[in-house]
Amino acid sequence: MSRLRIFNDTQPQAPLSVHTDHADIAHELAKVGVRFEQWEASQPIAPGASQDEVIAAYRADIDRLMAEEGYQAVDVISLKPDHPDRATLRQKFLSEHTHSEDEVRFFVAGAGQFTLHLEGKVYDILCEQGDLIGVPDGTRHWFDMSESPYFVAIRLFTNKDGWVAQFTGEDIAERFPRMTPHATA
Ligand SMILES: CSCCC(=O)/C(O)=C/O
Ligand SMILES: [Fe+2]
Ligand code: NI
Repeated sequence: MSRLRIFNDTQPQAPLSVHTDHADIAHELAKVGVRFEQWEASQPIAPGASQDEVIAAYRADIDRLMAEEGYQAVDVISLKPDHPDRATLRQKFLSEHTHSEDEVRFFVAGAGQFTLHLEGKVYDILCEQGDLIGVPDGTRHWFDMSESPYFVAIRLFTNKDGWVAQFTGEDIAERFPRMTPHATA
């Protein structure tokens, strides 16, 4: 089940509100310019599937997004709990950073947790299969896949070079809840 928790950015102990209805989540996130939509994860894909398999299965959706929104590059992160580099991969996204382009991710399987830091609040979003999230460029955020990652996400980039991040050097991510391993992992 997808979930949004909103915190004051100085009070990680207790959320101000918790939302599990997709329309509520989309509504709360739209207020701060974040896109959150449900797409049909039409092709059954298991975490651990190769990038080529995932892109082939979702070619039509990817082509449509690329044509409509001008994305220049696409890749796939596909991880299951026995991945030998899971700890390093988890660490890569775990500190607060920004991108100079929108962060657009479509979860075709499993789950992952995005946490956004904006306007004095922290928005912790558990994304699940079928969720598409679009985080505006320049938004401070981090991402957790838990110690036992289980997800497949398609990433779309306007930058031809793919994933480039600017780390803020802030330690806020250490104070907010990490993702707990997902029930389906
Ligand atoms: C779910 S995609 C992997 C994370 C990523 O690309 C990113 O930039 C996280 O902030
Ligand atoms: Fe990011
Ligand atoms: Ni769930």
